[in-house]
Amino acid sequence: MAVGYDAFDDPYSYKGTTTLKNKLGLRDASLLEAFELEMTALRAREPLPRGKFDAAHYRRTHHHLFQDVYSWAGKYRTVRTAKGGNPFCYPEYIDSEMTKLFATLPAAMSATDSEHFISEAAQFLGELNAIHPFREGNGRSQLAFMAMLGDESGFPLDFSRVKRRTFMPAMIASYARELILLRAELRSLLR
Ligand SMILES: Nc1ncnc2c1ncn2[C@@H]1O[C@H](COP(=O)(O)OP(=O)(O)OP(=O)(O)O)[C@@H](O)[C@H]1O
Repeated sequence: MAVGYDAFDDPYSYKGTTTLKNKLGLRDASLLEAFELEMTALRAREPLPRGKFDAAHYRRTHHHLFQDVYSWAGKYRTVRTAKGGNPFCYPEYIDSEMTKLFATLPAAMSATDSEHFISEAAQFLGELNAIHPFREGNGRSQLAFMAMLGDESGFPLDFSRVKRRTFMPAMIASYARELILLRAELRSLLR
């Protein structure tokens, strides 16, 4: 939220604004931000959707968190987006890139030591961020999903300890395939 998208020709926003069309019809960006925060925090406290740790499971996770706010919750975006000048996957390739990426997850889930898990998890999270499948809500979906992945793999991660000041630069570095910082961040969250 804090870092806005560079979106192009955006049908997701009310005409002439950068406020995303939303279920309440809020046109004020700060009101929408507050509503979004509140609802996603409430939904995050409920049990998250169970699944096979595939792309459909990830879409259900986003839907769960954002179902009260956006009609397109759980649906891949149809527009190009970027952050800080970093373009994310073009919409026409999102579906196939997600399927390819999630096919690599068994490597993380079968890790037998924490360092192997951290290495696979950082690689996966960096790629997932580079795809950035949703118009909004990628960061929150990433963390919710990674928490489930850690639990399922036997290496639980405590995302309540995330420090945005260091986590965000680690995510940005991962976009350039530099994973040292992100590995250190994830390692520091191991329970
Ligand atoms: N310049 C950048 N390059 C690559 N990734 C970035 C950049 N800036 C932010 N990100 C990542 O984008 C994700 C946030 O995406 P998005 O804004 O869709 O999610 P959100 O859930 O709405 O926001 P937040 O994660 O801030 O709560 C985070 O993982 C963040 O680290």
